[in-house]
Amino acid sequence: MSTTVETASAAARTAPAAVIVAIDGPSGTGKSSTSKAVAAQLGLSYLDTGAQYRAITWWMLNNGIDVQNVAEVATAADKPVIVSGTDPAAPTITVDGEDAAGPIRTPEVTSRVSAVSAVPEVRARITELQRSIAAGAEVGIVVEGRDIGTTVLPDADLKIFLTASPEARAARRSGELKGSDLATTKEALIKRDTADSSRKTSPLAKADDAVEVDTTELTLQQVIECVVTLVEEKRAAK
Ligand SMILES: Nc1ncnc2c1ncn2[C@@H]1O[C@H](COP(=O)(O)OP(=O)(O)O)[C@@H](O)[C@H]1O
Ligand SMILES: Nc1ccn([C@@H]2O[C@H](COP(=O)(O)OP(=O)(O)O)[C@@H](O)[C@H]2O)c(=O)n1
Repeated sequence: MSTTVETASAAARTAPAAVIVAIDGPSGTGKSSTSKAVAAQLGLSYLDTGAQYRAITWWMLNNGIDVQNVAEVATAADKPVIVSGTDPAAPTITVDGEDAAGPIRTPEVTSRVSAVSAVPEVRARITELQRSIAAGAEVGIVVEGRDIGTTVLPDADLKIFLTASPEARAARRSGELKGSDLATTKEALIKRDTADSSRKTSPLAKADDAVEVDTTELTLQQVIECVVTLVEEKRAAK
């Protein structure tokens, strides 16, 4: 018995403490690409919180919920079972056991997700899920979203807030959506950012202690290197 206790405390002395990294910012700033690469490089878990809000929105649309009706959305908020896989090399998301990775990226879900994510009951439920996933990450986790540094994980070891000009963000998004018009993409992106930044409950915002990185003139590789360096500094100081 005493051997087990001694072994456990020796392990606690040598094992590095889990590192928690929060990466927030508007659409197209590079959160997902950066977070996945940083997590993979440093052996951390990865959580895409936008995918969870998209998943709950997809479930509402599939189940006849009027997503403009706040009361209806609030009542249904705890019904779908959402499970996120946190391997940065192959992140997954299921809703009631069904793979939702493809359907949550449709234009319909993209245009409805801000309305659903603004409902406090939805945020409370998804925030609780995010905190329990982060608490279970043994080595550490990179969590990306809009309110991670301000609300979900205010005690994160490192907070990054990514920005980029609307033009750069629209060009990046347009590159992903085949056949999409740049002006329309930019308009839709600004509309979603405005809705996300102006909602009452945990809006998109930079935490006071976040490091802001403007990615407009940076390559993705430069952003990844910058964040990896910042995480390594935090780890060394722990
Ligand atoms: N610094 C960058 N320079 C050029 N393209 C980038 C950069 N960062 C990300 N991208 C590209 O822009 C698109 C959107 O990036 P993504 O990581 O999905 O952004 P977000 O998660 O913030 O919406 C992707 O195609 C990605 O490869
Ligand atoms: N922490 C988060 C993450 C996303 N969201 C919502 O989910 C939507 C989709 O997030 P996303 O990260 O998939 O968006 P993009 O990758 O398309 O920029 C956002 O527009 C927000 O409405 C949120 O409210 N809080």
